[in-house]
Amino acid sequence: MAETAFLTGIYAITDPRFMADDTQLLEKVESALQGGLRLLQYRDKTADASKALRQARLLADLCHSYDCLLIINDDAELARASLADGVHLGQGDGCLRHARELLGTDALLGRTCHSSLDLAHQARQDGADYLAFGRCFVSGTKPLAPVADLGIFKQARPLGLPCVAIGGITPELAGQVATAGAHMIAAVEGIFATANPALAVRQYHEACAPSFSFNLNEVQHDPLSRTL
Ligand SMILES: Cc1ncc(COP(=O)(O)OP(=O)(O)O)c(N)n1
Ligand SMILES: Cc1nc(C(=O)O)sc1CCOP(=O)(O)O
Ligand SMILES: [Mg+2]
Repeated sequence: MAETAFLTGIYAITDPRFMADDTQLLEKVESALQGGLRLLQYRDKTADASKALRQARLLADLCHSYDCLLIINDDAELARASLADGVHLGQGDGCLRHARELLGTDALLGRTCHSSLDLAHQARQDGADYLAFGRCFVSGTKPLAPVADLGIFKQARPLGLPCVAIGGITPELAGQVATAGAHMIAAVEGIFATANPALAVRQYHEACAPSFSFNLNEVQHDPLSRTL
């Protein structure tokens, strides 16, 4: 299913503030897909169960028609029910091992590690496929998230897992984050608060592509080799 051999690139995250209904959600996401997006997270902290299941299933169909992986935020059961490719779990969102049991060996499991190498080691031990560090900058989406220094990406290299950077990363700031060693750049506002998500995704790619190629050499664990 995946085009790339490694988990790398731009990681867009949905937000109901910028897509008020199913039509807008699909339009905005499809634009990002047309810009080359290959990793999307469905994140809606306000959705009830029926809206979340409906929208996650719509996104799974759309993403898979573009060879894009879909990750569900917070909820492994929803990931399974919607035929998504994996789940992102924060420190308070439950156990990675349970998610693995539920979703199987091919699922992609992501873990928030804030700026902690201890959390990162634990996440790897518990079976995470990627580690997320943030917030890197001021974030309108999650202003109170703990701050992470960009130095964390070099420090996390010996773990050999793909690392995601998140929090306030605009296309203008993305280059320095990729240079610092992140394998993926996650963004909400930088992509979906814009009128043209396709253009935004291209701008992120342009800013990051050279560093992404370089950073890939450091990754020892290749979660996508299971699905290639
Ligand atoms: C790629 C990525 N990284 C971090 C997060 C944050 O997860 P969490 O700490 O569980 O916070 P919420 O997103 O649930 O508010 C994420 N969702 N995605
Ligand atoms: C969901 C989330 N988690 C963060 C963390 O640091 O763990 S920052 C964040 C918000 C990301 O949105 P934006 O790109 O608009 O800042
Ligand atoms: Mg969470």
